[in-house]
Amino acid sequence: MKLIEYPDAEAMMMQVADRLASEITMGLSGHGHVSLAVPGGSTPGPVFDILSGTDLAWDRVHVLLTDERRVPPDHDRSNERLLRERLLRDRAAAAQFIRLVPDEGAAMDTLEARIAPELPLSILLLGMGADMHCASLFPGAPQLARALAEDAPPVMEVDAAEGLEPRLTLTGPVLRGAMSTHVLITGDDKRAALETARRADPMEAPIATVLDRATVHWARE
Ligand SMILES: O=C1O[C@H](COP(=O)(O)O)[C@@H](O)[C@H](O)[C@H]1O
Repeated sequence: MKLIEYPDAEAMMMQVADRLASEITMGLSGHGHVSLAVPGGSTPGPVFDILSGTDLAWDRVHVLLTDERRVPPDHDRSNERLLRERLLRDRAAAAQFIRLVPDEGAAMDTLEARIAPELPLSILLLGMGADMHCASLFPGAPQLARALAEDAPPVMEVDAAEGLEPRLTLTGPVLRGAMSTHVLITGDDKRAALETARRADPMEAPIATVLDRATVHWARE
């Protein structure tokens, strides 16, 4: 794991956006398209704001979520809503968005087929909760062992922590297989959680499943 500490969150968001933009450009020089998986939640919005205005060959970038909450796409807690409002606009409106929910009435294998051409992910940006969950792989979820297993399907329906809505999430093999992995976190609580996760089993700290290959970006505020 590589840990980069920034003087403040604003500097971190700018430099992470810059790094992702460079990786997208590099990826596009060798391939027809780049697959970029990004988290939802409260942390990555400023990175999305910066990236959306960056001059890139967005029409060759395929964007997908690391996980989605089982709420309507216009719901306040929808990760897709966050993406549409903060990333898939301005210059990045030209990107192809790969939705992480099955079409109405369609089976999960249709979603797996949609995601398959995006694998391995070119670039993975993950968030992490203070409970050490990443994507929607939560400690204590009944589906966690299956979702972390080498033979897990690429996307699964899972339970989240108590009181939260069920989720759809990319699974362990997809996250571990990404060609470039970044984790974006802020605050002292998440920094302490990261230190715990470095020594923990992924069943207790799901983020641990990617840490050996990740660059973690942290700022206090
Ligand atoms: O529920 C989720 O949580 C994590 C972390 O979110 P944050 O609000 O603490 O930044 C996020 O990465 C994930 O995509 C989201 O669905």
